[in-house]
Amino acid sequence: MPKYLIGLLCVVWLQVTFASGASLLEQSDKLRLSDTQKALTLFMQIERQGLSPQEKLHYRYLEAYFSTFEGDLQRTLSLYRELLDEVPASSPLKVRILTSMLGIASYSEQWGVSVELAEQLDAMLAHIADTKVLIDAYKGLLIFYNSTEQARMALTYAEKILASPDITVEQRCFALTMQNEIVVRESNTSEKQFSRAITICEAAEQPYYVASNYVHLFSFYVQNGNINKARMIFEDTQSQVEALDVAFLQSSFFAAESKFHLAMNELDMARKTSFAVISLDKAGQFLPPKIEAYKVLVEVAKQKGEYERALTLLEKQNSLKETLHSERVVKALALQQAKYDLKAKENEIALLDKKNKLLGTESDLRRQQIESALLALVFTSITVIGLLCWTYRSRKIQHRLKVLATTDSLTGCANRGYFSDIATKVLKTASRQGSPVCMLLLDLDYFKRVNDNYGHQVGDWVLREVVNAINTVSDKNCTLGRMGGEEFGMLITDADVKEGLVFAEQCREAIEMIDSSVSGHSFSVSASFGVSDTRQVGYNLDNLFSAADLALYQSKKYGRNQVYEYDQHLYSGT
Ligand SMILES: Nc1nc2c(ncn2[C@@H]2O[C@H](COP(=O)(O)OP(=O)(O)OP(=O)(O)O)[C@@H](O)[C@H]2O)c(=O)[nH]1
Repeated sequence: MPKYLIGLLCVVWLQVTFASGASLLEQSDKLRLSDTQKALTLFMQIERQGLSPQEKLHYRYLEAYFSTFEGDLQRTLSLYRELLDEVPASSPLKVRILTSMLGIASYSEQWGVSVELAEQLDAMLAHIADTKVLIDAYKGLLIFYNSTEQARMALTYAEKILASPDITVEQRCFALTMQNEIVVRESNTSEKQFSRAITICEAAEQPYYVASNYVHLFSFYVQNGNINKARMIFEDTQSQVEALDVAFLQSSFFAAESKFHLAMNELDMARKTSFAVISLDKAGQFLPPKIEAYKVLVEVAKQKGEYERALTLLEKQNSLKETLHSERVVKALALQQAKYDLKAKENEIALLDKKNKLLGTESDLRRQQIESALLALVFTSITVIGLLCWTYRSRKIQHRLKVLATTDSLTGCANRGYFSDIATKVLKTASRQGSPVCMLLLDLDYFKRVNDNYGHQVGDWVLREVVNAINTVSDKNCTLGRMGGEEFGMLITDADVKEGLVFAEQCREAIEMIDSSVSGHSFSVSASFGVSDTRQVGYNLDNLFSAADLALYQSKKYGRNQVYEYDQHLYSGT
């Protein structure tokens, strides 16, 4: 293959590849109004996978736009609606989607939807910075107000477009054409306006709008009886309309043409074109031109002397006028209802917002209350726990202090002071009740030898073992106390000296049974006992103590390791 051919193929391939991306989107978008078929062909060549996320949204916008020509406007609207939810609020595409949706909703007479969309678009106007996007929004609102026959509002938006800076020739053409369409209806214009629109739309290469303005101008001339001027542009207008093959435009043109022929007394042509208007309106979409056509037919019949026919046609014309009138009333009512519904919806939303805010405030308040209650609970709990700890600790200290104050630390039995306190109380109670109390005193025998021979620690061990031995034989009526050194005292309630002697003997035997080998030494342990009771000396503690001490002295004196009772006769003389 020759080299130049390969190069040429590469260039073509590169162009196709390059054109299949974002640029195809742009070209298709630009051409969609002036050459829809070409725009669609370009759109079909786009590879969707290769597009960026932003371009994909643009692609979907064009996809929805081209779906308009398939005829299922509900589907087109739902495609736009899906896209609308995904496009960011700041994107210019949002306005374009709303504008397109508004056009479709207005065209298909969905007044509820179109009123809502128009409100949405209107609310966005103040926030649109991009002039091109702003003009798009104006266009959408202009179409809406024109299709709902709100001429004043529609004209306002047409003027806004025309007053915008950087307006393109296409946009100027559109705004002027719409303006002309409205003012022709309102019979309030001059031919200059149409000529200007035609010149601009020709420059903008917008054949539909050129033709549309030709039809408006032609109608204007006929309406104002300027037949010569109408004749001058007749052929041009006719060829423009024929080239486009748009039923709406044809209907408007034929209606004006029939009047034109009537004005020139060409009655058959007038009738023929009137029939053309009637046959174009199969679905009753073009009522105003159809009424005009019947008007011409009535006139033709009258001029031909066919009065009966003229009457029938007049009736038909009147019935069509009534239909148009009631259609307009229905439309106005539907619009009114749609506006009312929208306001009601907005009010409902505002009410819900207020309710939600109120609920939010209430729940905030409740949360704060719960938080405060929890805080108070935590604070109280900490205080209570602190108090409990403090009480427990102070009780423990008190108990420890009491133990220290009342107990002998070596043996664990009552110390002398505590023993005296208990003994005083016991004696007081017993004295009141007249019951006997017995006192025992015991002193270890030759205890010094234990200390001297085996050490002080062994001596301590012996003292603890003596207390253990006594505890094994004593009961709850007996209170044991260490009087000092190796001397112990015992107070027994509800017992006299006889019972005391028996108990002292049991204690003596228990002490004698102490096994010293546990200390690692071998020695014997014994104690001498002295016993007295309240029947002998009364309920005075000192007397009871002294009496027991005297008896103890007897035990020591007469051999140790034995029990002696107080003998009052023995001491009464001394
Ligand atoms: N290990 C020890 N010895 C103590 C304690 N209190 C006093 N002693 C000793 O007890 C001994 C008492 O000796 P003494 O008063 O001579 O009496 P004894 O040796 O038992 O002789 P008799 O009472 O006459 O049989 C002294 O050596 C004191 O040091 C103590 O808490 N521990």
